[in-house]
Amino acid sequence: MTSLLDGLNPEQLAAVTLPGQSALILAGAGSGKTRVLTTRIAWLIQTGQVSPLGILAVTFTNKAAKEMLTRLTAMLPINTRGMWVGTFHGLSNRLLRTHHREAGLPQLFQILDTADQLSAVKRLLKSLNVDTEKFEPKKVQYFISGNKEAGLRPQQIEVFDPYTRRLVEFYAAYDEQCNREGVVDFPELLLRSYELLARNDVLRAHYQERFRHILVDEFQDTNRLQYRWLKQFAGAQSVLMAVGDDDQSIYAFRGAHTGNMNEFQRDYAGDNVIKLEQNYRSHGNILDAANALITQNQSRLGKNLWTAEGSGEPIRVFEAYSDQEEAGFIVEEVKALQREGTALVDMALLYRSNAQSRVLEHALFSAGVPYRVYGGLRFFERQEVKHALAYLRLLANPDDDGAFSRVVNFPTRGIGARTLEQLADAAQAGGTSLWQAARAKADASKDSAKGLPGFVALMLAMQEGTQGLPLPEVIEHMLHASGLAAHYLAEKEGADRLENLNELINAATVFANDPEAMAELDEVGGPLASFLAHAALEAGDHQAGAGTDALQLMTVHAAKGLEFHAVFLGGLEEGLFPHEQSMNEQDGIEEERRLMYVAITRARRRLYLSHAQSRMLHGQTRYGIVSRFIGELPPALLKLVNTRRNAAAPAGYDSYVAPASSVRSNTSPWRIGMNVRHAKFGVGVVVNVEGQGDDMRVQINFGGANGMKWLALEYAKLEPA
Ligand SMILES: Nc1ncnc2c1ncn2[C@@H]1O[C@H](COP(=O)(O)OP(=O)(O)OP(=O)(O)O)[C@@H](O)[C@H]1O
Ligand SMILES: [Mg+2]
Repeated sequence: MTSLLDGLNPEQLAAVTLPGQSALILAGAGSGKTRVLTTRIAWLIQTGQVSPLGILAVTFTNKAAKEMLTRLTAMLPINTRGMWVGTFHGLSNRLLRTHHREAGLPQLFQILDTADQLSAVKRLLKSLNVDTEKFEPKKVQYFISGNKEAGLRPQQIEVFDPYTRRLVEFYAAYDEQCNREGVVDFPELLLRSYELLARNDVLRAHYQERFRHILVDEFQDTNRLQYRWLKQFAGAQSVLMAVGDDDQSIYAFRGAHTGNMNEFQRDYAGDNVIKLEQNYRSHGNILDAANALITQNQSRLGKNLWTAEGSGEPIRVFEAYSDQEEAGFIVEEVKALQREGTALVDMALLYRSNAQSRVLEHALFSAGVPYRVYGGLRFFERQEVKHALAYLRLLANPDDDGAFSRVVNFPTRGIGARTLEQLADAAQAGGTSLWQAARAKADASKDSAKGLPGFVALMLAMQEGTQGLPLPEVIEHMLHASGLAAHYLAEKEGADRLENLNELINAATVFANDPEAMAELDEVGGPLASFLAHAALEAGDHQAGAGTDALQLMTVHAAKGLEFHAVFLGGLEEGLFPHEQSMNEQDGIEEERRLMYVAITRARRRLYLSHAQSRMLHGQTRYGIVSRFIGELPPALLKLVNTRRNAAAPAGYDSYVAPASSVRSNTSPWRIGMNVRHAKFGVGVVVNVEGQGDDMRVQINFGGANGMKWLALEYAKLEPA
């Protein structure tokens, strides 16, 4: 039997087997930090130093947490059921469910994602008759979340001016509203669980006794509240291991605080600082480029990486006329690599901003290359899915006013704005939820089939009809009873949305069959509640077609911790990367440079950097100059690969990409894969063409809220975009 410790280098081995002491592992990208962390957990368990339940391991994304559990079970035949391995938010959720009473929450509290939170703020401001020109809902939301992330409640905020005083009042009223409705937003998950432990000596002692080993990955990106949260779990006997790389700190803009590393050293690690310097991920040229880049930063703890691998291939640089030519180049290279035997999942397209993915997606779609976007419009954020989730939330907790407002008149049941205003007034006067106010009204009403009484009757029947059903059947029942299914069936463009609703049933089926997810159920309070929590916390990895070989598309932020055989990094232009919002300050530029360092170090064997002279972004053509970051790389490591450019051809998509065979030949100027602009819906991609002549219809994916639409060409005014 091979040992867990086989193949570790001496420093890694020391870190994995460090006896009973806290330590900080400070090391560059690809040096095996995550591997050390996971191996240490397995080793501690295997050698009987701790039971699986005595481990608390925190990582940054759901993807990373899942990966950690998978690697653990591959190393050790253990049951990970009940193990505390997860994200800060996921573990907070678990803590609050288990101790909901002590935390002052209903057991079935619902989680508001960022969009839900914004609607809750809007609803609040409306009920307070606030002028939203003066107090923009987004800014109020930002104020509330920012303070929560700093660990501050309204009464703890220092107020120097009347404007801030108002904001603090809104924050307090918002908290009241959330408590009344039994809902919790993202930052509240953390703050509430931190406060729970800080205040409750018995609970804190219980967890401190339980968690003998606490391990944190990507420690450089924790904020102050997260660090304080961690400290609540650490008792006198707990051993902590934090793993991080100051050069990869990329969340300062969201309050991440690299000072935590110094504090951790002071609080726990002392002189136990382990450095790992051998990189096992990348070939030499890629690593040299990363090292050369990051040394341009002033503020860093300083370290270098080396590799035993050869230098490998040069870094390929492509200069494009336009973003479309850039996309065409990338698609051709992806296809060539695929022909040579590299799987698509082992290639990634990275970009600085989400908005850049549209052109890439368009080119990939046209060329028939399957791809997956991580962290784009999340499945659970789609309009129809949110409607369905709101019905489910109401089933779980009828006092959830946010969910109530979303679906009381969707599909339309002839409930007017005036009725809803009266209802809100009644609820406010009586200090009750909207649902309770609606029930009172319905009881007093004679005609119970229509309007508000009809909705109340519908929900009561739904509560009864779903009792005792397995989760997927609850959803199916709800989709029909609520009228959502019929609504989208009747809509001309509803097919896509219906498909997503069916996908929701699939997601629930997968969830209900996932032993790990279900393992939390005992603590969490039933399948529906935990599925809803999952929906709110899921980082968007859920997309139809998961499991097939597909190219990976994501922002550089989302690529943290991952690695790929080949990486394409596009849009290397000043203003885009480094991002224009960061260009005026030294700190901003240094954070962008760390982000660039993260991007480069994702590549194992092959790295492509590209930039375009012109680019369509947010509806405008921008003319960009090449990013300073390319200039900061040693020229000897780079190779310009513009050999296939046809200088005579006009710049643009058609000049570069070979016509895709999937394009149907018809007389229409609109072809599948084409970019078009519609006066109302904006820019989209043609995905289907039907009919002839005047009857011709095209289906267009406008993305975002507009989604898929069928448009009749006779009426729709379309132009090429
Ligand atoms: N001792 C080793 N022998 C062989 N391969 C190793 C060794 N240590 C790590 N690796 C491999 O090197 C790669 C990088 O490791 P890992 O992802 O743990 O690095 P990391 O320091 O966490 O990187 P990042 O900073 O990007 O998160 C992985 O493929 C890992 O399996
Ligand atoms: Mg890592």
